[in-house]
Amino acid sequence: METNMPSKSSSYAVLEGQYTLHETIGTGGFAKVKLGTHVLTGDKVAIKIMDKRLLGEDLPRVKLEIEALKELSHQHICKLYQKIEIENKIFLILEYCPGGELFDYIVERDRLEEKEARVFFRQIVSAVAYIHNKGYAHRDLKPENLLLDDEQNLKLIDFGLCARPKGGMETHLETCCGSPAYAAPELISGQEYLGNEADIWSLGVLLFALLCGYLPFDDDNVSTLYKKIQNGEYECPFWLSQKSKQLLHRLLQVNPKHRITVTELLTDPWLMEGFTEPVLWKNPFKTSKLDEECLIELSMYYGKPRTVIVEEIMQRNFTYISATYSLLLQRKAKGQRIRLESDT
Ligand SMILES: COc1cc(O)cc(Nc2ccc(C(=O)Nc3ccccc3)c(OCCC[NH3+])c2)c1
Repeated sequence: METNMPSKSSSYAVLEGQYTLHETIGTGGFAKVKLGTHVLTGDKVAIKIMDKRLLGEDLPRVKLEIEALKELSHQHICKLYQKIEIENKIFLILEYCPGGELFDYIVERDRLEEKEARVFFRQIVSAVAYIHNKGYAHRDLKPENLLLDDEQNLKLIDFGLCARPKGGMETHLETCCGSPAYAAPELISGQEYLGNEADIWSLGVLLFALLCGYLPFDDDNVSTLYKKIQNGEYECPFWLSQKSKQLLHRLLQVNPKHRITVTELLTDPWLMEGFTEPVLWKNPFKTSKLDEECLIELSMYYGKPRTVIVEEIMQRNFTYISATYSLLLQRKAKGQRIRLESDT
């Protein structure tokens, strides 16, 4: 029977020569995530594949996420290397996070000791402070959306629900979103709410999950769950320290105006215990200067003048050349060689 639907492989033809596709490592909604290998460097990447026909009215959200990811460059946010869009498909080439989900990491250990929970929580606060400073809110902060890389560092993923309201952070976001157990009271009661205040509540639920291994507000019946969240009542187990209980109390304030702000959070006593520095949220590696060695390597490989390579990277079109530059830069930071597989 004659069909005009291209076979799977042909719609992946666009990746030919750039990435080798491997097994699927995640599926959800209208997207699937496959492992990939970046051909020129041999480095692993994650490739999120979306079918535009299935996305329907969610397509604008995907565009929003891509615009957000183009602006976000931070050591604890999963990096977008390249975007490939063809007639019916969008491919996002993303940073490889082989350590799996923070969710599974906690479950495997029942719960985390304060010391370990603090290291992770400082990384999460660093990422959230960074995106808030950029005028974004994530709106779906939960352990499933925090992956570990190959050095046990956390990477925030899935900005599919993130919002950057037109009028900055002041405008209220009506759309109810995220996962109920992590959702702020004002969000589930349908009131107008501020994205960054709702993120702070979710950080409270996250911190509780790290330290306790279960959720502060939980119930099989959703409306009972909502009542518990709106009452803001939760039990602290005996093993929690006074300082951690104090921080949870400041994060899980039902009234968003009484909730701790992300700026206060950076120097919270529990977060500072054992540390001399407040949580740093700026990207320390962010330089306007491009790395000469990587630029020369690309210029030699493509036989294009250095200025043309610089132009392509600075245009922020997230092409194969800029993806290769990012991967070379990461290899250099890890002390790996930055030779490109020339076909000679
Ligand atoms: C900004 O980062 C994003 C945005 C987004 O919309 C989706 C994702 N999803 C990702 C990214 C990377 C991985 C990954 O590297 N996983 C992995 C690699 C090796 C072994 C095991 C897992 C990813 O995994 C999805 C399955 C995780 N349970 C999703 C990032």
